[in-house]
Amino acid sequence: MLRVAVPNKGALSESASEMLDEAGYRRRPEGSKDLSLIDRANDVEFYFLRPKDIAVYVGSGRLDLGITGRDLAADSMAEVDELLELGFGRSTFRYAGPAGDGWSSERLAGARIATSYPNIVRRDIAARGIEAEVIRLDGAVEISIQLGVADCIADVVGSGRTLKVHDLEAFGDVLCDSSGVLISRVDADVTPAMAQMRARLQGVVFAQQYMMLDYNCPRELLDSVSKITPGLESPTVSPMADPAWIAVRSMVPRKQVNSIMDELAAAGAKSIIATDIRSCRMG
Ligand SMILES: Nc1ncnc2c1ncn2[C@@H]1O[C@H](COP(=O)(O)OP(=O)(O)OP(=O)(O)O)[C@@H](O)[C@H]1O
Ligand SMILES: O=P(O)(O)OC[C@H]1O[C@H](OP(=O)(O)OP(=O)(O)O)[C@H](O)[C@@H]1O
Ligand SMILES: [Mg+2]
Repeated sequence: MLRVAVPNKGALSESASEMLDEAGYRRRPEGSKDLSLIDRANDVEFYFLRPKDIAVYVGSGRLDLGITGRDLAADSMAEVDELLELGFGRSTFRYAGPAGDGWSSERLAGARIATSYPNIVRRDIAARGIEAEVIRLDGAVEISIQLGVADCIADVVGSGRTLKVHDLEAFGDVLCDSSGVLISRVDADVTPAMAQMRARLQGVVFAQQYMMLDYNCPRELLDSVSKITPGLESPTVSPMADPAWIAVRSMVPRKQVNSIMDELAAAGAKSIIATDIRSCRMG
């Protein structure tokens, strides 16, 4: 049976469970505190673990796959490989100091740096060839400067709202560009069961990035509308009862769907309909 770790709380847990549900796996009932769940139909056992611990279990080989954050996996120092980027839980991991204090990476030498990700910070400091004191905190790191235990922080930045609220500003290079990821033990043989879960999740990730567009247009516009919606290989073109018209179907990147619809309408397309894709297998 495939053994898979899923975040049991925190920023990744809801999205990870939703994505697995969308990929056809059994979901833990709402409010359940069970730490494991067997999905007999798919021959998978899920373990609901703290997101920080997931790379440790997977890296030790006790569990086959896990969903965690790239930054958490990096900080755990566990021996894991990323099989797939899942697209949720996007964040950057950055240094930040009091706004207007003129912080820069050069000032890190000798500073007290508060963080929940001490290994990422230690590695960065070592790479810079400087020494600094790393203060390990469990969370709410943004308040630590105000409370006098640190000079600056290194923390997860999502929208940037938490930094702003605490009158902090990010400085220096991004230490980690993070996202939810599917991980396995480093150099693990990808078994057919692991490959199937990766393919199903890949299908959902891909489906979330694209939409399906359907529209009608006069046949003589085919060349020009095909340039606007080239699709992955080529748009699907179907005849209509009126021989002067065709129906066109094509996948388009979700982020561009509105501008593409504007362009199609301006080119003379009619009845343009955008629909969600739930899952797919590409290639
Ligand atoms: N505001 C956010 N926006 C985007 N991603 C985030 C955000 N906060 C955390 N993450 C990501 O979620 C992952 C784990 O953070 P999370 O907050 O779930 O764990 P935690 O801090 O250990 O748990 P908790 O906050 O419940 O103690 C990391 O990969 C992190 O980059
Ligand atoms: O840039 P933002 O969108 O404001 O998000 C960033 C904040 O979100 C996370 O905190 P979380 O809520 O997990 O609390 P924690 O610090 O106690 O982990 C993270 O640690 C930052 O503090
Ligand atoms: Mg957190």
